Amino acid sequence: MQYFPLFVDTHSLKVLVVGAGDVASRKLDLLSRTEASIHVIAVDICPDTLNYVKQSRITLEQRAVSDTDIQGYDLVYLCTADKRLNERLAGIAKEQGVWANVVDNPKYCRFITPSIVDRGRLQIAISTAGAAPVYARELRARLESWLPQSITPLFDFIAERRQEVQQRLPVFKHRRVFWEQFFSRNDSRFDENTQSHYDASFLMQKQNGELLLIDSSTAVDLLPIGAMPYLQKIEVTYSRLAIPFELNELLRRDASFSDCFDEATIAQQLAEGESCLVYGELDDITYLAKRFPKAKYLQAGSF
Ligand SMILES: C[C@@]1(CC(=O)O)c2cc3[nH]c(cc4nc(cc5[nH]c(cc(n2)[C@H]1CCC(=O)O)[C@@](C)(CC(=O)O)[C@@H]5CCC(=O)O)C(CC(=O)O)=C4CCC(=O)O)c(CCC(=O)O)c3CC(=O)O
Ligand SMILES: NC(=O)C1=CN([C@@H]2O[C@H](COP(=O)(O)OP(=O)(O)OC[C@H]3O[C@@H](n4cnc5c(N)ncnc54)[C@H](O)[C@@H]3O)[C@@H](O)[C@H]2O)C=CC1
Repeated sequence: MQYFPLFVDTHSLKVLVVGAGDVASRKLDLLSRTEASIHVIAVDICPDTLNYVKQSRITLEQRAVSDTDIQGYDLVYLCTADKRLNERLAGIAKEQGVWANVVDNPKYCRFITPSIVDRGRLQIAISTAGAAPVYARELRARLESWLPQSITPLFDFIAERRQEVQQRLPVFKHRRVFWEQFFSRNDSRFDENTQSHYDASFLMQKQNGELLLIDSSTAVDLLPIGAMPYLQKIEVTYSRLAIPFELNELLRRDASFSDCFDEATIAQQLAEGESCLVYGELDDITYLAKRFPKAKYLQAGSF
């Protein structure tokens, strides 16, 4: 990977564009959407560039460029059609530690311009490492038609709620499940259902952590049939007693087992969305049923 993609914060970024022909104007189309301050130096100015001047989005000096113009910028786009001039200015930029993009020669580019799908917060940058910009453009066209425009407000909606999700779901794993839920319901649309998909994803979350209780006086073969799917979801079994063979057969093979636990361990596991089973003496299980009122206490015939 010769070219590594990264996303630069354009806040207080200083950019110089040398040249104001068609190619410079294409770079300006993208740059003008950022927060960067942009200065252009060129002899001939194409109408698109003049529009940006009229909108006060860029500053412009209509003159020939000089070697001393390069200093003080973070990025420089060299967009003249004069190969030797571009090359010379690229050399100066390099000496001064300014990152240069040379539109007619990738060898002198410190960075290259990708083809960009712009959906606000969602940015997709495509590069062929200079091999085939036309392919990058065509791939962009495909993505443009595939991704709805409403992705832009969708990601604003999400960004506004990110903190709320962090507060309501302090456990990392829960947030991941929440967002998986949200995107599987909502997909990439933003419409009148988005808010309810968001709300519903919290409810799904709450169903995740579950506690089943079975006391040792219960005959496993008398457990109601409706209990079986719950037993199959168990991820951790806690017991200080040996688990009866019949009960063990009803549990998932990949469920883990521990004989070392306390109330806090169980509470923590539930908070992390795990499904747990505690098998124990009648007194202990009765106590846990009171302590965890949402637990399902499986007993013969009742469910
Ligand atoms: C290295 C790079 C440097 C840079 O510009 O940063 C570069 C270099 C060169 N481009 C050339 C030609 C063309 N470039 C385009 C189009 C785009 N070029 C862009 C980027 C890049 N071009 C960088 C690599 C990106 C990558 O990794 O793929 C895009 C993606 C972004 C943008 O410019 O905004 C934009 C599509 C935007 C979009 O629509 O999405 C077209 C098609 C058209 O104009 O429609 C043609 C004509 C067809 C052809 O020749 O291929 C030439 C030969 C010039 C000559 O022969 O005189 C050179 C110099 C060379 O290769 O030596
Ligand atoms: N990287 C890319 O995506 C592409 C690059 N190119 C290359 O880009 C280059 C520019 O193409 P166009 O914009 O069509 O050229 P153009 O001729 O329309 O524009 C060149 C600009 O540079 C300015 N300029 C020239 N000498 C100058 C000087 N000494 N001081 C200040 N300004 C000066 C001109 O006034 C003009 O504004 C060409 O060499 C072309 O091969 C072409 C297509 C795509």
